[in-house]
Amino acid sequence: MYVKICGLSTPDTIETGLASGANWIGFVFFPKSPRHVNYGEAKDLVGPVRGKASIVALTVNATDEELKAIDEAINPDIWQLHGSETPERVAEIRQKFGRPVMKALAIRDEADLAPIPDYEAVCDVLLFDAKPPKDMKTELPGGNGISFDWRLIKNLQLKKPFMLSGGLNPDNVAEAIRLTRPQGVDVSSGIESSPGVKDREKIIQFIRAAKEAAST
Ligand SMILES: O=C(O)c1ccccc1NCC(=O)[C@H](O)[C@H](O)COP(=O)(O)O
Repeated sequence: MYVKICGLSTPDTIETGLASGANWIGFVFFPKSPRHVNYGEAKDLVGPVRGKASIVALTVNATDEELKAIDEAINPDIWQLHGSETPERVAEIRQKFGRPVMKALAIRDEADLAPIPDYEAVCDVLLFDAKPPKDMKTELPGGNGISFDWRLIKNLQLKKPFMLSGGLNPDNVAEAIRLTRPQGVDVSSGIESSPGVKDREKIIQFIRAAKEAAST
């Protein structure tokens, strides 16, 4: 079970994540997010992560210039594309930058599963996240702390590994793993005390709960 903790912006929370067994550490490059880090901040943060966990660069409909700047700043292990990138754009980024790509797909109901075949043909990992409800006011395509109905993906036959995300926390991650059997889980809000502020105790609890659930 891979555990990704996302939206880290301080050395101490990164240290806690690594010490607790986080496999992937995500940095958010999206100025509207409370978890956004600029290139210089990210560069200063990644040192301890390299070689201990995969460095994930999360972007939303980024241009080649933005991706190049991130690439030069932190040399990520994988891109997480969290916008409305088409399958063609996913393939292009993968080829141009020579790194694996995880594509986030927003799920609310059955119809949202339809694009999966087109994306799994071009990405390395799928990430299923919650599509915000129609009446929810948010400028964020992810990191909203809301879940989707996990039963929607329970019986999918996928060709690529997938990560489950959206509203996970230390209390519900075991049930989510039991139901969906993902290769990994991804969390942001559920390990925070307020938007953008990671909580070290919640990080420890989340990783422990996820790893325990995967081993039973
Ligand atoms: O976290 C953000 O602020 C964010 C902003 C824009 C696009 C994606 C974002 N986060 C994506 C993640 O990887 C989150 O871990 C995932 O959406 C789950 O978030 P949460 O429901 O808060 O655990």
